[in-house]
Amino acid sequence: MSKENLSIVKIGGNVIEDTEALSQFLEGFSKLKGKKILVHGGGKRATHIASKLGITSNMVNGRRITDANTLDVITMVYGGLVNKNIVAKLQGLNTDAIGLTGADINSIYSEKRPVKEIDYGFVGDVKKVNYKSINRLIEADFTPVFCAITHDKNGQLFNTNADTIASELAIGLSKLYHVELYYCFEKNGVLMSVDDDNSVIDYMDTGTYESLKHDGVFHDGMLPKLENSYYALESGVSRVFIGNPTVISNKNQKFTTLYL
Ligand SMILES: Nc1ncnc2c1ncn2[C@@H]1O[C@H](COP(=O)(O)OP(=O)(O)O)[C@@H](O)[C@H]1O
Ligand SMILES: CC(=O)N[C@@H](CCC(=O)OP(=O)(O)O)C(=O)O
Repeated sequence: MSKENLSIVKIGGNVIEDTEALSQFLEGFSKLKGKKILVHGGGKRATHIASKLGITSNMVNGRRITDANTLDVITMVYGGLVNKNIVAKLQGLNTDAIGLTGADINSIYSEKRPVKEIDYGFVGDVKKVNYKSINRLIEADFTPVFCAITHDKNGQLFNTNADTIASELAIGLSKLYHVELYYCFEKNGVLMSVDDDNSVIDYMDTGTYESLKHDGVFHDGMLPKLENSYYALESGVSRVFIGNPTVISNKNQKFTTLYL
């Protein structure tokens, strides 16, 4: 029997900061047919609020060094401010959203990132996605909205990159569904030249990815996004798309499709 479709959509921090773009995105998301999950970041907002509180943000390889004070900030910002505003907006669009951290219904279990050259503090690497429990919400016609927080089932919350949350959810749920994973951010897709929004790479297989990576075409946050994407494709996710927030509702435009 063929599997039902499930769309998992991740929205990044730059879009969350742009009220107009966020509203447009949420409208498109609420109209998206079929079963779906939203994952949101919010790194920019966390950095802004941390700085107001006199807490300096320190990112290494695209990941936030998360000490105890920073963990408090990200819990308030991701799990509270950003998540609940998105859920409320979706409710206003008649989408029955339920906001979750990875601790809720024990949905995403993680372990502290091992200390090698760098100690990331309270940053968790995902070890298990409880896809059966998440599916109970989906089956009940709720739309889960995940923030970038996981837990160790021992009372400890962890900060986990939102792109990783999206790919791990996609991998877990691909056991039950035909999963399409969308990474939505402020650009039109993966670009040949990061300053030229018209230079979208339409299709990218693993070979092209490796050679462009070698040529230095990808920087900063794009590197973990692509690593997560190919890992998801290798682990059973059907398709990965990277594009601007309208990619979920309008396929007559530029965006990037990744494949193995
Ligand atoms: N080749 C590339 N194409 C598109 N964006 C790129 C590329 N290389 C680097 N980037 C950068 O990656 C960023 C996206 O990563 P990130 O900031 O983590 O996204 P998100 O908003 O989803 O969290 C873009 O804002 C862009 O500046
Ligand atoms: C460990 C780690 O780096 N976590 C990220 C989680 C938020 C995130 O990924 O937000 P964007 O998608 O908006 O970048 C952070 O705190 O910045």
